[in-house]
Amino acid sequence: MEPLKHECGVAMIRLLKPLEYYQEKYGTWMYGLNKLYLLMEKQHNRGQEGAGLACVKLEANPGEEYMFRERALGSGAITEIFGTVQNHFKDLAPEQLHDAGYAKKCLPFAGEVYMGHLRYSTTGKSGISYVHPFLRRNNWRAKNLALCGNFNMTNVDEIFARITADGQHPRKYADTYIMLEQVGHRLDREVERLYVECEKEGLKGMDITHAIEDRIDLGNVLKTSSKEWDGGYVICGMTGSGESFAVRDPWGIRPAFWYMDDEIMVLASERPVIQTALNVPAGSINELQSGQAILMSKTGKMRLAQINRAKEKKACSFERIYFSRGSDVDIYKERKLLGEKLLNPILKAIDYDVEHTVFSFIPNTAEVAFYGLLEGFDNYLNELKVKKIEALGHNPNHEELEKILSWRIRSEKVAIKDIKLRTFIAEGNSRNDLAAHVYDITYGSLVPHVDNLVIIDDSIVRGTTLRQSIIGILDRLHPKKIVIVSSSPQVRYPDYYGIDMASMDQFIAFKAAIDLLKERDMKDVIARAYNKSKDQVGLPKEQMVNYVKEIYAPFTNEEIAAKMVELLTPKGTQAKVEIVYQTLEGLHEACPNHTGDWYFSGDYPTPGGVKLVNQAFIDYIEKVYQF
Ligand SMILES: O=P(O)(O)OC[C@H]1O[C@H](OP(=O)(O)OP(=O)(O)O)[C@H](O)[C@@H]1O
Repeated sequence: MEPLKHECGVAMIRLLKPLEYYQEKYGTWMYGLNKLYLLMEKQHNRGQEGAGLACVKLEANPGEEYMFRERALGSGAITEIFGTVQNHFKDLAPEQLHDAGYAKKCLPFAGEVYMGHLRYSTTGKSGISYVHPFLRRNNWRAKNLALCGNFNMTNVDEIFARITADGQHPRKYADTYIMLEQVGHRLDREVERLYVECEKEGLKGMDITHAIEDRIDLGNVLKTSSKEWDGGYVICGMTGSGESFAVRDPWGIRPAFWYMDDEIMVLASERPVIQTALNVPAGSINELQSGQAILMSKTGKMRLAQINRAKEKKACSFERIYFSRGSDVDIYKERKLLGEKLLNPILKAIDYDVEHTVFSFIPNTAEVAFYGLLEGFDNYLNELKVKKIEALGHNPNHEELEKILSWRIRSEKVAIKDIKLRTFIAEGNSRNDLAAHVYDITYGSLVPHVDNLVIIDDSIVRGTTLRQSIIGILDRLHPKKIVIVSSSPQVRYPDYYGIDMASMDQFIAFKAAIDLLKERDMKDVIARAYNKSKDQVGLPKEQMVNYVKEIYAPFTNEEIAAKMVELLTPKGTQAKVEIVYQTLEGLHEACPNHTGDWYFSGDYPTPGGVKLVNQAFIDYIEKVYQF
């Protein structure tokens, strides 16, 4: 199966008052739609290759549409879907447009329940049919389901095998479809169970429909459908009768935050997005907890339910380092601290010659870590200044003081990113080309052949950014030495929980370790790791071990980093190049509440991750390495 990649963002809205209320208070019944637009635009960082939205209108009469959806592909997808929705309203007379009653009765997308999704599809070939939300339609209103999610399941094969053994026939072999079918199947059963119950009570016709909708318990539906899911997920859904939900994985891998007052319930992947869109403080926003669901009934009653028992929390630290916007109050502090913690290894790399060193960052995400790094160096310099003053042995005169105090850390805007897009997750070949042309430099920002250049990035994954662009272009400034600093540790293992980093053999750290093993006549380490991996195929995934760790085990971080420099430095580069990395301990100290670090440590939070890395390593050996 072509695995689908979901580096995504979600947004949900439940309006708790009639549309007239918003028309009167905010001048538009499109209040919910507009807020959804804001929530999605502000999470643009999470997905630029597709977007979709869905809406449910409460209390529609039979024969009237009540579930609407719009989807589009491409970096302009958000504008496109909202443009298409607005097109429905463009020919209306002003009095119709401002008539909430008319909108509710006659206009599409004039509803109370909304959800939106942003997607990074890694290959254009997956097409519009893979853009969320997904719909499952039915003649029974309560059986209609719209689903979208920020997720990746590691055990689709097992689930597929199980549900087909039960007699189901999914239309596609893809995790999104399977989840839609699983939740949909349980929803059908829930509705059918209630139907029997209502019939027994003597209800008939539409009374049955209404009674079912009043009693439906999505908590039940989620409990039964999600119990075998192994992966990272925040799945959002809504039914044709107006119930809605969002459920988070038991390890708390993927993030979700929610806010509610008497007008609105909002859920999004990132907290500051809600803060800005609704102008509410961080303290009023709640995190959806591990294994928890927020459930909104048809009448707008909210309930939190523990769907799956919370496991050891392994919230994704890469969200903090790179994926989320840095405007969250906690993420901002964490990124700064990541930068600050790199003071000592950087000092070592520049041989303590702060005076002849220019500091900068690779835009955009690394900017915040750069501020932290500068703070660290400012503090370091202050200590030196105090020592210098004390060493004078007398009360310093004005000139002496001025000379000492004028010593500053030299920070410059050296690298410029010409294109706003995040290249990180762009598809293979186009990414190489994009990375090659996306950066530029500021000429004259350092003294040629005299100054060192320290430049921080948030992560080095494949090394494309460095090899294709950064190192070569920085060398044109003729720095004495280029010190690349990574605010995160070495990325050594694939993700599998919703962030598509790359396949194993694309990781520059992995390539470096393999090269070192070959060079040092240690190929037996590779053979042993392969044999052990191969031997455990077929074992229950809970018993599997990540033997890829053995590939890295013989080497220090520094040895691997030095090999990476060799692999990434273009021929003809004149400056000496060094890469300095964050340690795992440094990461944990900076992001203490987000301990999920499998891409750095190889410690996968779920058995499914271990099974997948095992297979990825076997595939690498058999298809790429070939003994
Ligand atoms: O080693 P690589 O495989 O090249 O990947 C790592 C690079 O990708 C990201 O940049 P991106 O352009 O995605 O985003 P940004 O502008 O948000 O930093 C990240 O900040 C690194 O620069």
